[in-house]
Amino acid sequence: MSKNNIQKTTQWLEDRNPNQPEFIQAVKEVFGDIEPLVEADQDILAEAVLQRLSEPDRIISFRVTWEDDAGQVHVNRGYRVQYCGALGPYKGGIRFHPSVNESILKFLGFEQTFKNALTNIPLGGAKGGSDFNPKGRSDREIMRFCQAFMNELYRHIGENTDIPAGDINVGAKEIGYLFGQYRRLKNRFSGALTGKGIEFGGSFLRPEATGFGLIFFVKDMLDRHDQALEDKTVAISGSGNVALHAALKATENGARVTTLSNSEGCLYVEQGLSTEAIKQLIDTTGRVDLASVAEDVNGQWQEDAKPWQYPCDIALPCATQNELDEDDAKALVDNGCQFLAEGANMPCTNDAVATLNEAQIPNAPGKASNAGGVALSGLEMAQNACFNPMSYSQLDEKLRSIMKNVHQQCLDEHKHDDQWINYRQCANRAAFRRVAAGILAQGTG
Ligand SMILES: NC(=O)C1=CN([C@@H]2O[C@H](COP(=O)(O)OP(=O)(O)OC[C@H]3O[C@@H](n4cnc5c(N)ncnc54)[C@H](O)[C@@H]3O)[C@@H](O)[C@H]2O)C=CC1
Ligand SMILES: O=C(O)CCC(=O)C(=O)O
Repeated sequence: MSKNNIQKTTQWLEDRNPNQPEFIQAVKEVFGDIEPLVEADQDILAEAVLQRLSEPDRIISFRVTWEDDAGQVHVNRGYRVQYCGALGPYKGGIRFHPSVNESILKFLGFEQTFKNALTNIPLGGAKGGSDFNPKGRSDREIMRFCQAFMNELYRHIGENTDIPAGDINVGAKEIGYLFGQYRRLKNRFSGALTGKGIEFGGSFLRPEATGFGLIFFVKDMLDRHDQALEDKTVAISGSGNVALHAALKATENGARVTTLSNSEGCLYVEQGLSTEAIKQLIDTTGRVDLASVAEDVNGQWQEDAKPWQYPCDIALPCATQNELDEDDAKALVDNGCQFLAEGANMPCTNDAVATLNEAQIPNAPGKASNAGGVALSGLEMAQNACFNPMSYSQLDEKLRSIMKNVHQQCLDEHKHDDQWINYRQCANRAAFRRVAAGILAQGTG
């Protein structure tokens, strides 16, 4: 009965969202996993919870007009998708990338809603961004773009309404520019953004939190299989905030991180990157140029290559959506990979996930394994709200405990005796229980 209804709702979703493949992919994955929960609770269908979760609360779309260094005027499109506010104020990052469109931001907002539910912090889900490409732009141009973007966004956010943070191409520098403009326009100082500089309401550990949290989660996955991170070979994609902090924490735990990458190719370091080399990459201002550091780190730069072709025990995709496809998953299986955890949001295609599942490789979805970033953002909000900063070690302890709890929620959903655990299905079910309960308790309207 419910299978039929899920199929009908999926068809309804596809009909309503033509040309939104990423959004449909994200929603279908969850729908595919929650059938027994829908079966067990009549209200979910009667109260149209699946349909309500398939339509964002609100999509704000706006023009961003800004001037480059030569005085030329440019127009970009800005968005904020306030996806679901049932569990708390809207919360999620901002992405600047030419690929940004409604489908991508809706999938990210949907994923964020489920991820935030798993943190147990009262947060709704949102995502925003622009098709602006910061590549090759000067600092002043980026500042003017951020200010122009905030000239519209400021109306829609606030510390109790919607609290944006960073995502791809939006780091501490961009958050500083966005926050400065927000403060000027509102004439008040409040924690309406997270990822701020430590001098103006930011939190210790926020820059590290997503990558570090990912490794805490991986350690728990390994622990459940009576294994440890020490001496494991780890392949990581990307070379941004998440990838580099995951690489650092993995290396500090005795693992050998052999790859980093970008959209042009892959850096392979057979003996593993040293912590010093990773720290230097983290300290690099601007974009990390992997090709030019290959020689310094005794590695090889391989144009057009991906990390997944190299042997590894653990794969951590930390770059972008759908970066790891079926062939990549097959290569990982053939090369002896034993675990995968997503640092990026939805980096594995559905076919890649099917391949990993078939090979019974535990694979953790980003909504569980990368939840450390938004969790630390939640802690930044808490510190802002009570004007009482926490120390690095207090936050580190809290982050570890939140990630442990996210992992435990997955284990709690694993209802049979098999050793192999379907982390994706378990995370989807645990998050859905919470989001659906919030929606149902608050009635219609
Ligand atoms: N920053 C955060 O706190 C969080 C980020 N994420 C997700 O993690 C992923 C990475 O985000 P950040 O590290 O923050 O961004 P970032 O802007 O710091 O780094 C992105 C990296 O991905 C690389 N990249 C982009 N497209 C690629 C491709 N097609 N192939 C290989 N590499 C590619 C870029 O070269 C860059 O190194 C995204 O999926 C983001 O949504 C998830 C949770 C929190
Ligand atoms: O810290 C946040 O609010 C958002 C982080 C984020 O964008 C994500 O978890 O994908």
